[in-house]
Amino acid sequence: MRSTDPTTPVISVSGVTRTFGSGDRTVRAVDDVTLEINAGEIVALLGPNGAGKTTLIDMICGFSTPGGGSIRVFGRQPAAVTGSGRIACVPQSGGLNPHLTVQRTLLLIAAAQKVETGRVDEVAERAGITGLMKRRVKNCSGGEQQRIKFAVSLIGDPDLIILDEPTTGMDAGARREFWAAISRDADAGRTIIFATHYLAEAEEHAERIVVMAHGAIISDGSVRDLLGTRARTVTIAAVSPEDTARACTGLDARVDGDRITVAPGHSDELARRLLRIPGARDLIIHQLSLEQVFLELTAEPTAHPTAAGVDTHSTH
Ligand SMILES: Nc1ncnc2c1ncn2[C@@H]1O[C@H](COP(=O)(O)OP(=O)(O)OP(=O)(O)O)[C@@H](O)[C@H]1O
Repeated sequence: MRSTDPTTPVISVSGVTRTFGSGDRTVRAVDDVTLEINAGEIVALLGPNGAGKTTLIDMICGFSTPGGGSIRVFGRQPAAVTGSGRIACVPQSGGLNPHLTVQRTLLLIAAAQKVETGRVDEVAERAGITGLMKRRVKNCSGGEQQRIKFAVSLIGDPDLIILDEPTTGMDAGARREFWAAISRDADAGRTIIFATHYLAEAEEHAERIVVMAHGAIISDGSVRDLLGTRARTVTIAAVSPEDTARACTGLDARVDGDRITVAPGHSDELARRLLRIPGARDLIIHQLSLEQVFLELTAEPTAHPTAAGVDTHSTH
């Protein structure tokens, strides 16, 4: 890895738009996206099918150019950085010659990037594909091909790794090994961005979650920020309706039988009040799962930024 100027964002996306087609068939795949990612961040990019994740990633990797706005990677045009080995892009599909052996694939990339051939064995081991080296790419399974792409991405010792749905097709063991390798990369200070449909992976491995829908960023923050934007439900046993109503006084809460739905930020105070009621027991505060929040958020028709806050990072 090269030393990185900590004052320059690793990625700076400003007002970027990308459309496909024309006339009635115009698709705004990416719609006025602004995003900054700093050195060492691990960012998950979430969004339903067609949200614009791959289109955005392709532009950051320099595979395509924005129709409007600007993108800088390490302060430079993406295409200028892509060939340098500083950035490794693992595309969602393609990117490998099916007729080559795995070893030949890695050796060719190493030669192209002027990296010593010894590194090939090192990255193969890190990606868990040492046993596949003599096999042709086309004879490797989908999950194995994902691992090969990951190995390819590591050859140039990149500062920034961008992975588009990296674990699709991997079995549980392969996923665990993959994330262990990524976490070692993160510990080494690399910046990592991955698009995924596996919310549990985002929750477990990303410090920051960027949610896209209809080409726009609708939420940007930590898992905690994201979950904190949604109402919670409180249940408690052995409390009369009158006591419940009294406990809710002045709070943004709605009572429905033994369930109280309470606005973000009000649940702790409600819990304190309920527990002061003599005989009250079994208080539970239910929080929506990341999956439930994601589904609610991306189902919202206007898809405007939430309190998890595009603003939290756009001011970096
Ligand atoms: N080359 C293209 N020509 C026309 N439309 C395109 C093209 N590439 C993408 N699109 C459209 O742009 C929108 C965004 O697609 P994109 O692949 O970026 O979404 P995504 O979030 O990566 O989806 P997925 O999760 O399904 O991979 C979709 O409506 C898609 O059909």
